[in-house]
Amino acid sequence: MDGDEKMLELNQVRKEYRDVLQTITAVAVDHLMIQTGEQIALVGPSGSGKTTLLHLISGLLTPTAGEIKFNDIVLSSMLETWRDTWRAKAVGYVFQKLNLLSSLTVLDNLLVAMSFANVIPKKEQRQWAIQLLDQVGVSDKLGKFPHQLSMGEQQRVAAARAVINKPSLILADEPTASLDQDNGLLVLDMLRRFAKESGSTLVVSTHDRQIMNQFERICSLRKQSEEVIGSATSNRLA
Ligand SMILES: Nc1ncnc2c1ncn2[C@@H]1O[C@H](COP(=O)(O)OP(=O)(O)OP(=O)(O)O)[C@@H](O)[C@H]1O
Repeated sequence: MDGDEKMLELNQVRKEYRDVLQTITAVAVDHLMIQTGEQIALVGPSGSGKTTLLHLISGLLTPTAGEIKFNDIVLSSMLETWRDTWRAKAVGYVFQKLNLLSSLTVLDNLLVAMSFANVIPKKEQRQWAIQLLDQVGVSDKLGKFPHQLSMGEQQRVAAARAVINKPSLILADEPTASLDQDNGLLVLDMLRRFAKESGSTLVVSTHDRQIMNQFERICSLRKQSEEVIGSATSNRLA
């Protein structure tokens, strides 16, 4: 892997939410470049746009203005179906709300994620899923449904699912929020180790100072911080 290779580039990116009374600028990023294999903590107070920014980077949302390039391809120029396929293969996402499929068991949540992406050979899928679930300490829950798990266990399953297709970009939105300190560090360690071993890029949003201190690069959505990449503002129109 070439460590100096540019993976993500954001230029003049804004995301606005409009309703009749107001326009909320959820994200305003002048410029942000992330290299292949970098590990970054994305920090900022509640409402500063961390989730929105992760959604933009994953192509789940498109910017109101500006462009986001992944390996020099502008995400918003992709057809939506291509973007979905690209996301399934290239991006692993630990969502803030986890988004585990409630009607599927833990094991099936991971198997379904693999069947969408079609990256891991079929005969290896079950063993690979169990191996990852073991790494985050939930391999005894294979046949359980998400509602039968604690929030922390669900969060660990979501982390395993995020890396199951060996993505080149891992996004994690507060992946340790429901975990006690030991389990939080276990999940973070799994994500970081996986990213390092596979040369993947990792972007983790967090409020937790202990978590952010583990990253060499911290991108802050607060204006007063060292690396300002944006800020949330609310413009009342009426
Ligand atoms: N679908 C939406 N419609 C309107 N406003 C939205 C929507 N989603 C987010 N916002 C607003 O955009 C801003 C950024 O929200 P976002 O969830 O990205 O922040 P955050 O930093 O992730 O917050 P938290 O740390 O609380 O999760 C907030 O002001 C929020 O109210």
